[in-house]
Amino acid sequence: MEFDFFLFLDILVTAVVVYSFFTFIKGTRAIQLLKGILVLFVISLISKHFGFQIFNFLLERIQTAVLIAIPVIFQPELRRALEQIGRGKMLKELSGTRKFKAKIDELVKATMKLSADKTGALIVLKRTTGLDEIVDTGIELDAKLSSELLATIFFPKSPLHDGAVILDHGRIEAANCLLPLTQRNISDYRLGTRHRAAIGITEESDAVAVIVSEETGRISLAFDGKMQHGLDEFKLKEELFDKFENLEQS
Ligand SMILES: Nc1ncnc2c1ncn2[C@@H]1O[C@H](COP(=O)(O)OP(=O)(O)OP(=O)(O)O)[C@@H](O)[C@H]1O
Repeated sequence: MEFDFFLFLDILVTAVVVYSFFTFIKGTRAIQLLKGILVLFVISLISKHFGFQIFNFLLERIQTAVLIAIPVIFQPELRRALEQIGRGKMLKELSGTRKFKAKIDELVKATMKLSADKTGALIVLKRTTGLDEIVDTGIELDAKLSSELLATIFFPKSPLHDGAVILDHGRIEAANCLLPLTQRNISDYRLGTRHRAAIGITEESDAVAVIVSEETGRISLAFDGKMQHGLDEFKLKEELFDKFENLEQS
């Protein structure tokens, strides 16, 4: 079979446009609408299959009404999208998403390594609440996030391994930081100060804390004063995406 360059280009362009479209509408109101349209479409297929004439008539009228309503309801979003296409911002958003994914991958890679080696670690990821007071308790680094650097910091013989590392949007702001311990009565008596400090900081801020237990290598994640234990690579990535995706792209 002959290689059709234009067909290849056609598929590539379509894939990029569809991907950009979904990246753009992810986390917006439009995604709910898209789900609604999909449900309507499936119902309409079923209805046509069984030949429900009156119901089909009703569905067709609803579809027409939805088509007219979309530009009215989503006028602000459509305007924003067109403006962004004009400024080439959609492409920028795409590269922003790629960078953000790379940062999460780097952190997860480091966490998995620390967990396999049973190296205790406490990593705080800043969201919107400022953590300057916490950073002041430690050693300021302001370094690019890399799994190797994180592993070096938490290496037991490293002078920086005690305390928490603070991450600020892909930069290692500081290490050796002291966090506030939770004042709550934690029912699980096995949770020591590392885990209590992680709960403490997430009670006082909207940060996320990732903990690797020195004793068991177990990975935990604290957010909003609550803790999830025993996360694997997939779950950890999923949770971090969930907590940062919209923040990073706004
Ligand atoms: N307030 C704090 N802020 C930051 N880090 C802390 C704080 N308190 C303790 N840590 C860290 O936790 C370590 C002690 O962990 P500890 O064994 O008490 O906790 P743990 O929750 O049982 O964790 P692990 O399962 O790793 O043993 C300390 O060496 C220090 O690095």
